[in-house]
Amino acid sequence: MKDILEEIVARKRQEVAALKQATPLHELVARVEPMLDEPVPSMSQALKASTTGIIAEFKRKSPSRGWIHAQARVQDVAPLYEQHGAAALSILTDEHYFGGRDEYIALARRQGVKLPILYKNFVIDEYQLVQARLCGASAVLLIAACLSIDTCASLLAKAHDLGLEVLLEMHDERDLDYAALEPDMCGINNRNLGTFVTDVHNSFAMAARLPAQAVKVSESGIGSPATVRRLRAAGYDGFLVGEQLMKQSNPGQALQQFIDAL
Ligand SMILES: O=P(O)(O)OC[C@@H](O)[C@@H](O)c1c[nH]c2ccccc12
Repeated sequence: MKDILEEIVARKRQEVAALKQATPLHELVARVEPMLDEPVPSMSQALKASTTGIIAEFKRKSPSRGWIHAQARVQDVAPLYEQHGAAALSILTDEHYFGGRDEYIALARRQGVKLPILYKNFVIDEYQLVQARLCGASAVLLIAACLSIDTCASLLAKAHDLGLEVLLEMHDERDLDYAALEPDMCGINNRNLGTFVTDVHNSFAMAARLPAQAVKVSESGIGSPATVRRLRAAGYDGFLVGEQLMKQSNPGQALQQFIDAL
């Protein structure tokens, strides 16, 4: 079986090339420049300050699950996530595999959402960083498994130039070198993006291998408040929860129940 991450990244390269053809980078940069003085809410600080640490995700579908919640509207869900105690939001913007769009972040902002928002995509090119800033994101995900360490370092610096923070996603010990880049937040993905095998124990195994001072985020497969409590005890500051909320008919209300039980 072809590794799904490889397939996603190959397609992403084509998508970005087509976008650049339609609107060259310098045009996008000209659009973002007037915005660069506007303050961006800090996701790392929000996680440190939050009592819940929950990063509530808006994800309508995924390659591992297919459609999770096709009808969900970000205009409805994002304000409820904020109201019900999320520390930050994560919004999928990849369309083909995850049913997302950049516009979903813009729509959340238009509904008045003030929380930090993570631009959740497979970022391989600075073009996407500018897109992230333009739609109202506060932070971007960079995935160690799809970037060389040099490319990752360069994207991290460019994200900072745009006022964006970086959540650097690692999965296993082969990725740990990337933590030396000192991202704003270190994520441990419990899901192997090549095989989709998801196991929260991965976060427990990796916790002690991350730099002590790093803001630590556990990602994927978090299904219960009890798991969050155990992850917090293991040193995590943030907990990225998608499917568990999105598979409910009312994800915002599901978050409230989840947080009440923390
Ligand atoms: O739906 P879950 O199992 O709660 O997982 C959320 C989030 O961690 C997951 O969506 C994710 C983690 N890293 C990614 C990279 C790309 C796309 C999606 C992801």
